[in-house]
Amino acid sequence: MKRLSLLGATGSIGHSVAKLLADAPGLFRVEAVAGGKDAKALAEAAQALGARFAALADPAGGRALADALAGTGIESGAGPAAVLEAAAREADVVVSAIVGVAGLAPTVAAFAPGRRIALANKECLVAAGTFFMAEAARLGTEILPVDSEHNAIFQALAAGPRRDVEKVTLTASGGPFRLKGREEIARATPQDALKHPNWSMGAKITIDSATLMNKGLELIEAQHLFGLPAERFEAIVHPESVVHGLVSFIDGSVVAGLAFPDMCVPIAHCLGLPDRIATTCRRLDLVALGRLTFEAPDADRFPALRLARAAMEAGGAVSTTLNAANEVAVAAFLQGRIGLYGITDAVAATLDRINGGPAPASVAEALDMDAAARRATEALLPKFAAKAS
Ligand SMILES: NC(=O)C1=CN([C@@H]2O[C@H](COP(=O)(O)OP(=O)(O)OC[C@H]3O[C@@H](n4cnc5c(N)ncnc54)[C@H](OP(=O)(O)O)[C@@H]3O)[C@@H](O)[C@H]2O)C=CC1
Ligand SMILES: CC(=O)[C@@H](O)[C@H](O)COP(=O)(O)O
Ligand SMILES: [Mn+2]
Repeated sequence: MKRLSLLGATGSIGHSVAKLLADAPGLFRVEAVAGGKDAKALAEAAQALGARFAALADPAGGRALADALAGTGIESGAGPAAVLEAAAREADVVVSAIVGVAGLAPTVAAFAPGRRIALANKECLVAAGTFFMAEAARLGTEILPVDSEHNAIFQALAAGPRRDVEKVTLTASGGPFRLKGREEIARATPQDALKHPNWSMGAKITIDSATLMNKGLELIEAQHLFGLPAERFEAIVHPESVVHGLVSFIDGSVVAGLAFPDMCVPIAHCLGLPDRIATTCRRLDLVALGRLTFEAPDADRFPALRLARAAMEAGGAVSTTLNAANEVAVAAFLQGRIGLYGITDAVAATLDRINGGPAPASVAEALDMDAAARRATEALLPKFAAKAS
């Protein structure tokens, strides 16, 4: 039985992992779980999964967590050091599903020789991808992509040598505003933007999908994961979210990864490799679906894609700044402080203000740069407040 730790156990990916583990009894024993603030939900997850250790990032929730786990035999801890401890405990596989750059230090703390990281958290690659991938390689840690597009591409890449890859294509659903005009998008409320057409996910990534920043972050994520030049990656809109990623080879062959849009599928692939786990994940029925459609993304209505592409091409620390600014701006949008276009406006203004410089060479450097960018974005937000609807 393999030992598994789950960082971000109370979130959307955390729930999908729990569902999969229930589907595949006897394959994994859960060592540690970690969460952010919700002590009650974390205690429930720890008990449901039979974890040995539960760690909450928020020190204020430590007592509530310990009380909820009293008598269960599950150890608990609170504060950032407890989350790092959960990440570093003996395990064969660690699922990285904390949202945002908050996942960077715990994920790197989980690196160990022979260990597998099933990586859902994309922000750690956007903020510090060069260091992250080099450090994983140095320590002999395997990084497997959980993100649906990257998982499909990872599987498609096995069809030919990396040097013969002409193009890697990520698909985007287009989000809830795919068919809306600029004025309507500008007036969108958090409630409107949280209605993803195909996926049920946490709030941050759902807003990123609405601005298409998610696809921009994913282009950068893909470049770090697959190590190909920036110009070989493209994003296209595919409203059905059935074809997740495609790899085009120099002989004209295109290998695509398809699945019903449910994170159960890529999670099962990452946890099962080199075998396949038999799951009850919903199956794809192409005849029932009837047709698959594709279109070019509209960079005028969705400027985030252009910003992220420019950050990817610039390299260095630009994407560290982009990620931090986006996290601050998404939170401000969810609080009603700025409008949807305020997110990309605030990111662009932050990128104008902060020089790129070299890519962070450690977690500490990445978090310092992240903090500086956050301060800059916060200071700029009032400029965009008037645009909130
Ligand atoms: N949801 C999806 O389908 C997909 C998600 N991803 C990526 O996976 C990651 C997780 O997404 P998702 O599950 O949707 O997000 P959620 O918001 O649903 O869950 C986030 C999780 O992170 C925890 N958390 C937040 N801050 C901290 C912290 N400082 N320390 C420890 N834990 C923390 C939360 O705990 P608490 O509940 O206490 O706040 C929660 O368990 C993101 O990076 C996202 O981009 C990628 C592809 C698909
Ligand atoms: C499930 C997953 O991988 C998400 O990243 C998803 O792709 C988001 O949908 P969008 O394609 O709308 O960004
Ligand atoms: Mn994705």
